[in-house]
Amino acid sequence: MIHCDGLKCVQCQRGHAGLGDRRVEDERSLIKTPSNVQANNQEHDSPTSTRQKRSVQHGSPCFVYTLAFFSALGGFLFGYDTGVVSGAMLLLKREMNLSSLWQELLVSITVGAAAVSSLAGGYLNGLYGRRICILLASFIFSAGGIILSVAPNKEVLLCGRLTIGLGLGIASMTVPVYIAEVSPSELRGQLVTINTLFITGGQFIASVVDGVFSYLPHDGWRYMLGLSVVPAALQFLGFLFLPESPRWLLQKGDTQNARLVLTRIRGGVNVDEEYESIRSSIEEEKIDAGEGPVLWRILTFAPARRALIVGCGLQMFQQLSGINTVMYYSATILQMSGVQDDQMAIWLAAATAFTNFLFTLLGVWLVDRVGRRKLTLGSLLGTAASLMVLATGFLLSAQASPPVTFHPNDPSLHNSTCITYGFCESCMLNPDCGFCYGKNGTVVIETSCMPVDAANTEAAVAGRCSNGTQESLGVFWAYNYCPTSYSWIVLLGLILYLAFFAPGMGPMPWTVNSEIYPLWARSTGNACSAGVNWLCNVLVSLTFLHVAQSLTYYGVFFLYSGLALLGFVFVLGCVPETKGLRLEEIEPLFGRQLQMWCLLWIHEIRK
Ligand SMILES: O[C@H]1[C@H](O)[C@@H](O)[C@H](O)[C@@H](O)[C@H]1O
Repeated sequence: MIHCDGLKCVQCQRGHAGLGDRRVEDERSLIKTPSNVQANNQEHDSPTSTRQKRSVQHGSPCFVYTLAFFSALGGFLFGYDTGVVSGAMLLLKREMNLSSLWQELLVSITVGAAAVSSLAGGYLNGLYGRRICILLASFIFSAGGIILSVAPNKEVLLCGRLTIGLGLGIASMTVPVYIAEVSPSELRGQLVTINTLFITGGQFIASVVDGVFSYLPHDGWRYMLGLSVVPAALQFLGFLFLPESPRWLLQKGDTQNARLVLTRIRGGVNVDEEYESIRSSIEEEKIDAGEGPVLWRILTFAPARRALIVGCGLQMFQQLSGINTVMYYSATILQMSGVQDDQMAIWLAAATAFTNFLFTLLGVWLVDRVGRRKLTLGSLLGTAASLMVLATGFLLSAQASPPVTFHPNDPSLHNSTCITYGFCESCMLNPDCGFCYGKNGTVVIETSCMPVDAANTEAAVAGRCSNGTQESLGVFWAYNYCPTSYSWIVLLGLILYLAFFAPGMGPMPWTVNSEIYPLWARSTGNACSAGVNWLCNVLVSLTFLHVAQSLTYYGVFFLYSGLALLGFVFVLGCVPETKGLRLEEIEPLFGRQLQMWCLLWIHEIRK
């Protein structure tokens, strides 16, 4: 039986010690190789026995899981608020008569605000601590949710989306840091990765909520956007009772509280060794850290600078390998593969989000078993290969793209560029046009490229498709895709992509970033790398359609594939393994030139 008395969880402790031992046995990590790290570890004990002892001492306090759960609600809100907007927009654009500029504004202002506030979050974290920042973020989320759900017009909506973005930036950089700082080293990877599991969980729940409330055409969006208040309020309430990170407390000189909190979150076991190790590394850091603003000190202190390059690089490659365009365009991709009903496409997009969630769960299971480095490398290779499958599907579809055979004689269309296109491929790449066609069995006939109705992309402005698809009349309207028989390859690429991306490249940039900086640089380092993530997110989503117009869909996905391969080379050369190490033991890994991890890896396989 599991017995928890608020401080201790007896059964968990015993069970976990055994597991920890087994995992340590399995460990063959690169971190043992560099002499400086070895020397560092040898001062106390051999790395393996230190880790063995540590896992026995730490046990697995239930309290740490509670902390991780309440913190990861921040991840849930991250996923929910970025995911819910696409479904809400379908209703909002009709309800508030939104132009495409307003639609783009409402989507991207949140991500833009998150980029700015994640940078500010670094400063606030250092000054007021992780707990206050999480409380602040959940308060902002709640306020944003309320503003959105009662918004009488688009201007207020914009304010609400901006407010949500401010909360997102702070939460996205604080939560992984907080979880990493309270977790015992052998569980850290898993617990921080749970935050990304909550992100993808939030995206999935958002798509389900979108599906459910899409049946309420007038007020559905209010529920979609407003429901985020529930997890935000829950997190706020929870954090009123949860403690500050002991590492931050120690850094601020609050030694008494730091020891108390550490004892509490370690389930009451003796924390002397861990406490001493944090304390002495803070003392050492004071010597390393130098003078001036933190960012300047990071840039001028080689190990911290290298960690920053690794952290920002990982976040950049996460976004450059196209996750958010794949997620955003999943409905289109699914429509290409033959799903023509809009409602059905919404539900299948929910299935895509669920796949992303499911494979992130695999990442949670793998991270402390195979380690961050191998997981990320394998994920990047698989991601690059599946992007090629996706691109090949689009390429074959483009080559088999049906020609335009029917030119309507409507004088009002004579100024439209849509009627100048000769093939479906070029027609669908122009966001102002759609493809109207008939069917004879499975053969596409009587095809035309028509201007789309600006208020409702499900229909053409004029002609046979002005009422959208009407299967009974044998008339079909394709917006953003072409009818093709190669779409199963695209679908296969999509599934493979999620299966490879979600366990590794999805969570690892957040996990690794939460561990690699010395304490004095942790808030600022995470703020910068989260800022890079959000900036690249805006960049990729805003440029996707334009790049697709000049490079075509397959060109774009080949490009992302190339970028994922570049990411592979970067991780190979620059990212060390941090599995099983205490946060204080990670800094020395950056004491050498970055490309050494590649050399060590080659050395390992030669052996
Ligand atoms: O780690 C997350 C996750 O992979 C999400 O699915 C994605 O939308 C985010 O941009 C990313 O940061």
